[in-house]
Amino acid sequence: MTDTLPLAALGWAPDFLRQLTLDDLSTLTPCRVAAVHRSRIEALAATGPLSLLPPPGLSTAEIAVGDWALCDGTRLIRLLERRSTLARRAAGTGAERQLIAANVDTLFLVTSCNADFNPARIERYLALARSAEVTPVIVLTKADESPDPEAWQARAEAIDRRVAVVTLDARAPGERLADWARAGQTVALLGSSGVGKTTLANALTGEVQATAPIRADDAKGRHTTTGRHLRPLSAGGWLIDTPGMRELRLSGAEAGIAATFDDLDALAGECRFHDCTHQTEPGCAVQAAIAAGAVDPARLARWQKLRREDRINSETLAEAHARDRAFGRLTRKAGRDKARLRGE
Ligand SMILES: Nc1nc2c(ncn2[C@@H]2O[C@H](COP(=O)(O)OP(=O)(O)OP(=O)(O)O)[C@@H](O)[C@H]2O)c(=O)[nH]1
Ligand SMILES: [Zn+2]
Repeated sequence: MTDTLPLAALGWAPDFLRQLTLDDLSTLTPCRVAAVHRSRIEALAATGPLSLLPPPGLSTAEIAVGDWALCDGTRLIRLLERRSTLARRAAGTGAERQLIAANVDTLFLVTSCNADFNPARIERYLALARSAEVTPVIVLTKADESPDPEAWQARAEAIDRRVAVVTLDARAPGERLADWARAGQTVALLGSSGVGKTTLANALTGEVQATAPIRADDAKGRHTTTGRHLRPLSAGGWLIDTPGMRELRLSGAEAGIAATFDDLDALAGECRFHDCTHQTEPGCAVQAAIAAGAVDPARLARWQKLRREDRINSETLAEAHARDRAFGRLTRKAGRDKARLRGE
């Protein structure tokens, strides 16, 4: 294929190629979703930007920025299986989840060398990234404003020795994040308000993303052909910049939490009771480790809080689902009643 290079630069990987049949290859074109609108999808193909119709029978709510798909030039035909999915519970809609981004390789967990730094929050982000199957990297901004950025770096490293920590001035990241931002790589930013996500995104893309009021102006068509949410990085990769990243909550993240607290998870496996709550039970391996000074009790508390949060969010999700089904039955019945009244 002559377009192998540009596709690879878009993030195309063997995982996606493997999903194609020979027939697909001869008739359809791989493309990457750059923006999702109600009835139209912006995508990037080896040949350039495309504006596509959604596939028959698939709501655009099922399509995420970053998705790989096959298209026939005018219509998106089929989505390819994702390597990673960032989603959130859609509040109040009853819908199971709202897609935020697909096929993100690295999630920059952004916090600052100041009071925003909070181990519980970072652990939540780590669990979230892992449950989404995205590699986490902790980015500490505002190093230039801190008298001792190394101390913040050390605190972040102590949270999880397996995770890379980069301390920087978000306005001038230089090459510090380049390893994760190269051609073929896709990144996204997660962090609370004011930590420097916009600043960092602008520095990494070399473009100034207008702030909200000006973005509304963009909707009139100034940037209609370039995907608004899949932004090219100066280092060759892509940044997925979608609304909703700030409010990501844990739900269905049990595996991600277990991976982030794998030390406690392993200890819990040695407790005498398999449903041990690690409070006052006899034979509790976690409490024994705390007594021996090997485990910080605050970390146990954070682990339990996250598990509770995840459980509650996941439960509510199931409840919302049940309510939806009940509502579906009601509306179908109302439809039948109306039809009967009309004598149909
Ligand atoms: N000195 C310094 N200022 C920074 C740094 N990062 C961000 N800022 C400043 O902090 C303020 C907030 O940065 P933003 O990039 O808007 O933060 P954000 O995370 O995008 O915030 P939201 O859009 O509310 O989510 C701005 O005034 C930035 O210029 C940094 O590393 N050093
Ligand atoms: Zn226990």
